[in-house]
Amino acid sequence: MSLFNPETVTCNGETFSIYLTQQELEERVAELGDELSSKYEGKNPIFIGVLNGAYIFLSDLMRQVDIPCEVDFLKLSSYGDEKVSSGEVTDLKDIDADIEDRHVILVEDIVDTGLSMNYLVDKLQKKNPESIATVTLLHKTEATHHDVQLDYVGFEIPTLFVLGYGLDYAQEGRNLAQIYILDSDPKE
Ligand SMILES: O=P(O)(O)OC[C@H]1O[C@H](OP(=O)(O)OP(=O)(O)O)[C@H](O)[C@@H]1O
Ligand SMILES: Nc1nc2[nH]cnc2c(=O)[nH]1
Repeated sequence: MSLFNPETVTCNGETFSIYLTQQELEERVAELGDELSSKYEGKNPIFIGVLNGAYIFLSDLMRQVDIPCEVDFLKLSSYGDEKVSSGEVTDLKDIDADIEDRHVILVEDIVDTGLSMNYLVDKLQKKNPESIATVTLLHKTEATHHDVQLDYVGFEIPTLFVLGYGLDYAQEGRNLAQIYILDSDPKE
C-alpha cells in the first residue's frame, strides 16, 4: 500500500474525494487478470494500451496475467486539458506491431462518451487481427452514447470527472494510487 493515500486531493484548484481505494483497484485488477489468463491460454495475445491514461492500469493488469503475452501502445487525444470531450479524436501515435492474425486486447482507462473506444476498435479492425477484445477499468455507463464493444469492465461509475491511477486533470494527478471523483459537476 502507498504510504500516502489521502481522502481528498486538490488538483489544478479543484477538490476531489476518494472513490476507489488502492485495495479495491488491486482486487478488481487481479480478477480481470485471472479472467484474461484463462480466456487467452495458448493464444499469445497482444495487449494494446491507450496512452497516456491506461499506462498504470495496463502495467498492473499485465502483471496479473500469467500466460505469454506482448504489449504495444497507441496514443489519441480528445480531451486535451479539459473535463469534457472535444468530440473529435486526434491520432497522436500508432502501434508498431503487426497485429494481422493476432489476438488483440485493447486496454483503456475509461470509457466516457465512447468516442475513443468506438474509433479505436474500427481502426484496429482494419489491420485484420484474429480477434479484438476490449478492457476498460472504468465505464461511465450513462455518459456513453457511441456504440461501443465492451468485453471486460472493471467498474461502472457515475457521470462525474475522475482522477488518479493514470487519469489526469490537465496532465496532473496521474500518479495518485487511488481514484478520486470531482466534488462538483464537471461542466461547471
Ligand atoms: O469515451 P471518451 O469520451 O472518448 O473518453 C475516453 C478517453 O478519454 C481519455 O483520454 P484523453 O483524451 O483524456 O487522453 P489521456 O489518456 O492522455 O489523458 C481516456 O484515456 C480515453 O481514451
Ligand atoms: N481524467 C479523466 N479523463 C477522462 N476522459 C474521459 N472521462 C474522463 C474522466 O472522468 N477523467
